[in-house]
Amino acid sequence: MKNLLTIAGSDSSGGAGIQADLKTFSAHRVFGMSVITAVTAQSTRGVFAVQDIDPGVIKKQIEAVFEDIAVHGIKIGMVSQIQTIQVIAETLKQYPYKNLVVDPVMISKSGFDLLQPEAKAALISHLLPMATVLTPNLPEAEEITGMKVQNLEDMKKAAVKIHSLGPAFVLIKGGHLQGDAMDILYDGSSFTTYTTKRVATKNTHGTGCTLSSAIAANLGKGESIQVAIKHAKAYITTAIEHSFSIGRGPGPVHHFYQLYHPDS
Ligand SMILES: Nc1ncnc2c1ncn2[C@@H]1O[C@H](COP(=O)(O)OP(=O)(O)O)[C@@H](O)[C@H]1O
Ligand SMILES: Cc1ncc(COP(=O)(O)O)c(N)n1
Repeated sequence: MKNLLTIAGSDSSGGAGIQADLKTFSAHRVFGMSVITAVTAQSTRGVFAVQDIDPGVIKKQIEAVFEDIAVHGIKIGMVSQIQTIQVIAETLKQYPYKNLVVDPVMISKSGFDLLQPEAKAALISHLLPMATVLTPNLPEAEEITGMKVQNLEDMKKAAVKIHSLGPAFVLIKGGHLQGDAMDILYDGSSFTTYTTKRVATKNTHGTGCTLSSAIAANLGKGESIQVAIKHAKAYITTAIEHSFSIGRGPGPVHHFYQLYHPDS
């Protein structure tokens, strides 16, 4: 069994954050574990409150897991504030962690700041250099680089710039583009493009969380970066195709491994 850890925020509506990550891990048949950084009161319609978890308790959660259990891959999502970022970076460095996927979550699709604006610099300086793969969406790539990122050319330029900040691989997600859903991977020398047809749906709550957890799960199972992302892209696309409406806002995606691995 491979053991995967998510370090992220809780979404009470179950579509994003820790809940999406654990569902994704289960669907990939890996054992999911969680370090909760913040609790959000959230629905498909918005985020109504955030309670940050005490940094000392975040540290204890990470230590409790690593002191006892082999961790084959990690996904980091919502990190909320400077102290949270600092304690995660410091504590992970106590261990020989590997396969670290960092999703630099900043603003929810509903427009709420999941990362306090003053914590952006800490995220860039502390967590980016630790990442095996960093997975910004277009607005996050703009925040990290300070440049406009609106088309394929911009995505390539931004990927090179972000790569220079330390992550081994950069995957810029094009979910916010028009037309095909195109993501671009940069490994420091060349680009790989992952393209699928855009699914016509408003139910994309938690797509970024799901993709990054699927990549971590696949890396934890020993897949190469390119293959891990190819399979994760297939997983998120199928999950979006089977997404559904619960509540009045953008609904969640559907987590079933069998949807794209019917024989397994
Ligand atoms: N409507 C869609 N149809 C197909 N794929 C999509 C759609 N929206 C997003 N994706 C894909 O879902 C993944 C998450 O992307 P994105 O929505 O940009 O991230 P985030 O949730 O961080 O904003 C990417 O692989 C992206 O290409
Ligand atoms: C706790 C938490 N973590 C991450 C997201 C981002 O997901 P999305 O970009 O789909 O709003 C979220 N809404 N809530």
